[in-house]
Amino acid sequence: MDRNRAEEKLVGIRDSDGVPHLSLDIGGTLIKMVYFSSNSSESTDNRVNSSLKDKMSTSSGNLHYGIRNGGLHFTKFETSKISDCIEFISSKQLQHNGDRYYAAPTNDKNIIKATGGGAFKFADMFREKLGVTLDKVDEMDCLVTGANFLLKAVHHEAFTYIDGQKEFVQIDHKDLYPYLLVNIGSGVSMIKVESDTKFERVSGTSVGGGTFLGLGKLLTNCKSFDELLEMSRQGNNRVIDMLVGEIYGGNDYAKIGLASTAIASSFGKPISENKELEDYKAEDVARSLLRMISNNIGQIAYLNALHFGLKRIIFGGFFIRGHAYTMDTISVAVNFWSKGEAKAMFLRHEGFLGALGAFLSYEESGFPDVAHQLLEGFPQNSYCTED
Ligand SMILES: Nc1ncnc2c1ncn2[C@@H]1O[C@H](COP(=O)(O)OP(=O)(O)OP(=O)(O)O)[C@@H](O)[C@H]1O
Ligand SMILES: CC(C)(CO)[C@@H](O)C(=O)NCCC(=O)O
Repeated sequence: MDRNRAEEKLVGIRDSDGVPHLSLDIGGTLIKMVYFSSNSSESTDNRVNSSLKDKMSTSSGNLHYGIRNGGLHFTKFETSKISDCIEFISSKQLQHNGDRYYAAPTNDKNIIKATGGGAFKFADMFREKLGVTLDKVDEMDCLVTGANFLLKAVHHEAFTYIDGQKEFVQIDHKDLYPYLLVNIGSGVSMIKVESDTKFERVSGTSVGGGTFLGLGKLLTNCKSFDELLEMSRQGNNRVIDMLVGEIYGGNDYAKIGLASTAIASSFGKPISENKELEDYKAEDVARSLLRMISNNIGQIAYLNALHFGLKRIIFGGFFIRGHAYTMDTISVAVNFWSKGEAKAMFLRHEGFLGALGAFLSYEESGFPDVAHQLLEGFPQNSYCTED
């Protein structure tokens, strides 16, 4: 929307605590939602939503911050269950974003900022079912805006994960750029971020979170991401992967820097074992799969960082899910390939970069002070509950 037009419409603001309610990032696997709720809407919602709450992606990763006037929520749904998401928005009346702001009774009223491929794919569905227009915001713009906002404004957002230890890193604003943002969603995007406004998607790979979940479902018959992740936690990848020592008679290949315990070939062991899939434990298969994909992403990320001279690699996307083994594998891969030169960092709001970026883009449409209002809802000013 043209800025002047938006400003004209701001004449219609009715109160001062108004904030846009909702933004969406509709990805290939998950819909991420950031929304504000007021105390009054919370009390009505509690009645409406007990069954809907069950339909929200009930796995962990949803965050709710309580603030004085209500709350800031980070919620996700499976994209394949988009009708649950629409029902949820409707039950909370979140679609009336514009009502408090726009004087003119035009079609522009009910506009929701949305990013991700689903902002295109499901635009008609949102219009038909909720009477709203999805105002499409570019996915890469949103990822970068969301990451920059979190890294600059939110205390204890970024952390390293080394040898099982999580260590928060407060990055100096003046020293934030450049960095490589690696967003691991269904697929993986790698973005060189050089300033608040300058960035370029320099690489990507189709071997990402969707590959983990898709192959995992086929190989282990798991029913959900959480189940697959839990299996991987219990498994042992050495049962499936071929190790250097197994090729080198128990020895390291020290000359090229490979320990006997290093993986020589992911999923290489079944080649010589004359066994069926059923003969392997699903947990071990899940572990090898997670390790293969995390390692591969860590390596490609490092190679890009090297190519562009970037020391800092920041990982986002819902594939990570704060899972210790995933972060450990990625950290080890980056550390191993860079010989300790580059560092992998992770984000507490890993999966919500795009949705946050879309939320912040309300400011460009004339909503005042969105970043400030959003910050009010973040941890330093609030209490947090996690599903
Ligand atoms: N509850 C869950 N259900 C399904 N996948 C999950 C869940 N939690 C984490 N994941 C993992 O996160 C991935 C999706 O991450 P994310 O939401 O960041 O990407 P997306 O936006 O759906 O994909 P893309 O950006 O490629 O369109 C899945 O492919 C899966 O590996
Ligand atoms: C297509 C997107 C950007 C959709 O989010 C993502 O899934 C992705 O970056 N996939 C990897 C595509 C590639 O670079 O090979």
